[in-house]
Amino acid sequence: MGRKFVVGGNWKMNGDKNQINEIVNNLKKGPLDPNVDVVIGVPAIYLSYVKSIVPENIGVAAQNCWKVTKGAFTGEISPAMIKDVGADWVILGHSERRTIFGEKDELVAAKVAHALEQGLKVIACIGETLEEREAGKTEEVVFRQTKALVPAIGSNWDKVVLAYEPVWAIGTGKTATPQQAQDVHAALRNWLSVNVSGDVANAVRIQYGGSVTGATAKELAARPDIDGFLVGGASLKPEFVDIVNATQ
Ligand SMILES: O=C(CO)COP(=O)(O)O
Repeated sequence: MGRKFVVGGNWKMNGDKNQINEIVNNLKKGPLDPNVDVVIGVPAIYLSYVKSIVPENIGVAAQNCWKVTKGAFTGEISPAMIKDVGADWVILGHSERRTIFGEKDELVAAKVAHALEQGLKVIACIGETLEEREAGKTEEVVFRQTKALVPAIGSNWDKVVLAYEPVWAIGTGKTATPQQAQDVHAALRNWLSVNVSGDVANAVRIQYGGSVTGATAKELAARPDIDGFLVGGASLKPEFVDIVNATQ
């Protein structure tokens, strides 16, 4: 069976109630391809609000969480809380968390393990910087980041979507070419077949993220190992519908 296409919208720290109403109304109008899983990653403070207005067929994700259930961690939210307000997903290891907030592979892995244990589904992000790409280290970096996740994911690969987001393509308008993205996705799948299992390698969905737009989505989506997108800027705009529908 083929992998179901999965498109995430990562709103990052954007949106207020007015804009959220507009975005959700646009998603309701769609029409969205029913053969695609759609997940929107919203600021934590709006998780409940979004859950209250969004149709059931659209998944809702937090953009981060902490690695334990509760306690003295001022400013943090737990997977238990995310579930409690009705959201089912969390985005973890985003490059902005890694670079701006200093999250290392080990912390990302601990968060992934706890989120899965608590019953959330996880979009786990990996990707190299421009410096790393230019030094020929793309595969080394994404394999290292993925390796750290393997013990954290254990037997829960069916609850995980990998998002390959080259840092140089995020928010820069510089989308990876379909071939650049396909090459990394295929290399990741091969790494998974050797280091996890053939079944996991075949089944896991790998999203591409980094300046995806309505104009670039179709060509990327046509590549065999690109199973969806994680979209930043364009997920706030009407063209997000075109990105969801890129395989039509
Ligand atoms: O970081 C991203 C999604 O998580 C990509 O952001 P942009 O689509 O704005 O480049």
